[in-house]
Amino acid sequence: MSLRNAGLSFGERVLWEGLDLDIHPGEFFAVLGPNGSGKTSFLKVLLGLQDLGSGTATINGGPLQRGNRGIGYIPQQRPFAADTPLRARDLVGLGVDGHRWGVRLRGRGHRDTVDALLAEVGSSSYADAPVGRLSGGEQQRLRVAQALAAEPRVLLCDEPLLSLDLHHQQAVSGLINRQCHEKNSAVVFVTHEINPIIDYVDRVLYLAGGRFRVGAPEEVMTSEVLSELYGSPVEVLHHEGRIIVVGLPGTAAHHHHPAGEV
Ligand SMILES: Nc1ncnc2c1ncn2[C@@H]1O[C@H](COP(=O)(O)OP(=O)(O)OP(=O)(O)O)[C@@H](O)[C@H]1O
Repeated sequence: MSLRNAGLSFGERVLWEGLDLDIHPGEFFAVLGPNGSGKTSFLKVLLGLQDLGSGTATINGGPLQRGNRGIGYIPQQRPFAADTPLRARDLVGLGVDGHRWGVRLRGRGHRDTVDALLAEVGSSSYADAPVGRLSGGEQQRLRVAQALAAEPRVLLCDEPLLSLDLHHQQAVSGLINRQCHEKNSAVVFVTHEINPIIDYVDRVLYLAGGRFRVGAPEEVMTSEVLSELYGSPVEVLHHEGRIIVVGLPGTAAHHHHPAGEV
């Protein structure tokens, strides 16, 4: 995926401008930033759901289009309605064969694939439960399994670890990492918290206050870079492989810097 001189604004509000970026197969690309900095909007551009204000976005040299089967998406969590007429295994099954039209041949192979995916995300025990009755974290694990089912070449994840306990955060981030580094998919992973994925991330896009910075985590997650992005002193501490950011302003929405890369 490539962005060239990409910009996105809503009214007076500049989310980013002048973004040049190539995201490659097998790359784990994290998108960080405070509420409202434009992380979800960035994913929507890659999904073909949001037009850029300026510049271009392409995939394999062609335009980004909605409904591209090569792109998997784990949306920001929204609970299913209590009466959703799907069982857990049906939801995952849609990821396996949802793209095929006509008569669906759902034999043993289909069931085995779904069972394996359910096991990978720790959902076997509620495979036959109606999705609307499951907890937020249980539903989220099913969305992850559904997205992985299609073995997407590009996997876009919008805070997929939200509402998961530590054990399932590790399991799910490990699965997404495998899709990336073993199966050579490009992963774009929106998150507020880099630590659960710190061992996997190749590059970071940090958005804040209309500015951005792209680079390896050790280049971007520094006191100097974050202080410059936020326009106020921010301290980045390293402790036992974790990154602790101290002094973040409540929200970047109040900052009005000229847009662009710092
Ligand atoms: N279609 C739209 N029209 C107008 N404003 C929009 C539109 N989509 C997003 N915005 C605004 O753009 C800003 C960025 O939104 P976005 O959802 O991309 O932020 P985010 O970084 O994902 O935030 P969060 O961390 O809270 O999920 C917000 O202020 C939002 O209100």
